[in-house]
Amino acid sequence: MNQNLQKLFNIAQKEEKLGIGLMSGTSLDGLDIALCKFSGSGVKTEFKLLQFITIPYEESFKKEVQEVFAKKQVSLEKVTLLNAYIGNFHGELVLQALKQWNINPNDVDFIASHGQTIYHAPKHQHKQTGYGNATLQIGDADHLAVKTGILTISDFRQKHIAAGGEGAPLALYGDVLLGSKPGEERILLNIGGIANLTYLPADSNSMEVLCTDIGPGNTLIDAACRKYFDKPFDEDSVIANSGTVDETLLEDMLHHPFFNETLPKTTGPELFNLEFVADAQQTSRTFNINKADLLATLSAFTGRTISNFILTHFNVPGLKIFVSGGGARNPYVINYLKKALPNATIANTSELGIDPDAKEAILFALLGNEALCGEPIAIGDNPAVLMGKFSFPA
Ligand SMILES: Nc1ncnc2c1ncn2[C@@H]1O[C@H](COP(=O)(O)OP(=O)(O)OP(=O)(O)O)[C@@H](O)[C@H]1O
Ligand SMILES: CC(=O)N[C@H]1[C@@H]2OC[C@@H](O2)[C@@H](O)[C@@H]1O[C@H](C)C(=O)O
Repeated sequence: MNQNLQKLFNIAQKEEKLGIGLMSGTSLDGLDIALCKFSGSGVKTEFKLLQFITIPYEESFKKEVQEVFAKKQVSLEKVTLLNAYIGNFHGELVLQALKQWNINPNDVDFIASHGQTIYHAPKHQHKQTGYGNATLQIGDADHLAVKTGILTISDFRQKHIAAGGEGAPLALYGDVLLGSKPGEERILLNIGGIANLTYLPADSNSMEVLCTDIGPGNTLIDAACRKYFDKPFDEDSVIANSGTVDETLLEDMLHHPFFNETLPKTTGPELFNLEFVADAQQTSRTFNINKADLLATLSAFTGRTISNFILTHFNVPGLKIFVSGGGARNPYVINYLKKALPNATIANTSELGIDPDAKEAILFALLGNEALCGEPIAIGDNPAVLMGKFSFPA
């Protein structure tokens, strides 16, 4: 037998596996690296987060990626170069983290790498006749595998699309396995660049589970901060709290047809970007509002779209909301949610034993474990598939 397949077979059969999950999100803040220990799979998964780190990206790297990020037209040469570069670079960052944790790469069974999304194109967004849902993550996994010497699983979103989904949110599969509790109405809310949630009903009826993107999380706040304040984000909401919400602009943004799309649905900065804001300012004639008011309005927009969504779909007694992602540290948004959803309890996912910053990287480690030894899981109408492609070091 091909030695790679033999090795894969051996890893898949191990009772305990050491896996690394990698996530580089739409905020482009850095690479999240989660080292996890797994045994079992599916509903019998037992997992422990052993180490977690976010290695921040240098500004120069962010600028390179931004050149090809969420734009309709970019240099194809740049995309090609970055695909190889990011694979290799993420491999270097993994080695750096392992060294810091005193872990020998030979002891790690697999890496599960999300890659860097550079374009997300669900049908409802691109609307091109003859084309379906599509998404593109770069950071070639063969480069990661060769650099680290570790079996690497990647490109998780394609199978989801091939089986009828939009390629996201994949959080569904992790949230159901790690976050459900019979008898409790739960929402796991992730506020990253884009906000998404998974509703986990008290009766564990999988037909009622819903996982969908909601709209912008931090993406508009970050973009406005970069453009008008030369800062990567509005730390502790200092700017938003110094401004006043412009209700006219807010109402205009809330009328975007995305908010009426059928569920589940996904989106990205391809739609929610500063052009979207400029268009809304044009139609609502609010072009001249000051920049702190703009930040307050964009922060309220995130709060309002999330709270409206929850009130419309899950106005159930005893609802517990567990927040993760960088937005969990945005006081403006969190306070907005607390005021708008007085009947729900809002905590962060650390109360479930899940580090809010590590949650998405853990998700990919978990999907990697499933790819190795799981069975497709049927949750409602969502694609029941095992996701990920295998890359061998040699
Ligand atoms: N102290 C803070 N105050 C306000 N905002 C914060 C704070 N800390 C983090 N954030 C927000 O969190 C963002 C990073 O979030 P996160 O790491 O979840 O993004 P991501 O992984 O790229 O997202 P996605 O889930 O869309 O892929 C920052 O860009 C910022 O907007
Ligand atoms: C295409 C893509 O990269 N989508 C991300 C993004 O970040 C948040 C939201 O938009 C979510 O749909 C998704 O990531 C998470 C990990 C998911 O698939 O669940």
